[in-house]
Amino acid sequence: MDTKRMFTLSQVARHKSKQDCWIIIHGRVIDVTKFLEEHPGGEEVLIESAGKDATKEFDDIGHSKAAKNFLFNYQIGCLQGCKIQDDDNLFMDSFKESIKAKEMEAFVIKEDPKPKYLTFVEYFVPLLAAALFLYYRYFTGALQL
Ligand code: HEM
Repeated sequence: MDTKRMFTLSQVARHKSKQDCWIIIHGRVIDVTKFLEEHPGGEEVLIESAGKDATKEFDDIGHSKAAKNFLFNYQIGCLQGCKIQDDDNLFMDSFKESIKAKEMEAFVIKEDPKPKYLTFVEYFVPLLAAALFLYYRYFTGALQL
């Protein structure tokens, strides 16, 4: 499939029937004719947008990432004069952002909510109390004998 082919709006507008249905999404010209019956959202919505730019409608639905990547299978070209984001993935920006966020997370020094001395007191005090108790019992027991 030649995704570098350029189409004008009026060229795309000619393909607006169920037998020949093109739509534009994010500057990409998509031939959805073979996808009409498969579309989980129904063929009507695609036919309604046939020959037109359906970017807003597509985005408004909140399509999954899988759906977004699926779109590339049907791309036949680009809209003339449109700047296409990245080469192969129009959702690369959000992907890059999530990677960046993860990288930043690694640099954030997470503060321990508990001060170190509290951890020490937590374990040391009960141990000391137990040792003192045993010591006391040992001596009082020894004195009673
Ligand atoms: C080639 C373009 C398109 C592809 C590949 C595509 C793909 C999909 C997929 C895979 C789903 C299932 C849900 C998900 O994974 O997000 C879906 C649902 C849906 N799509 Fe599309 N879609 C396209 C274009 C459109 C357009 C242009 C519209 C609206 C005009 C639309 C409206 C819907 C609706 C209403 C649903 C149902 C959402 C739901 O049930 O929650 N789709 N689409």
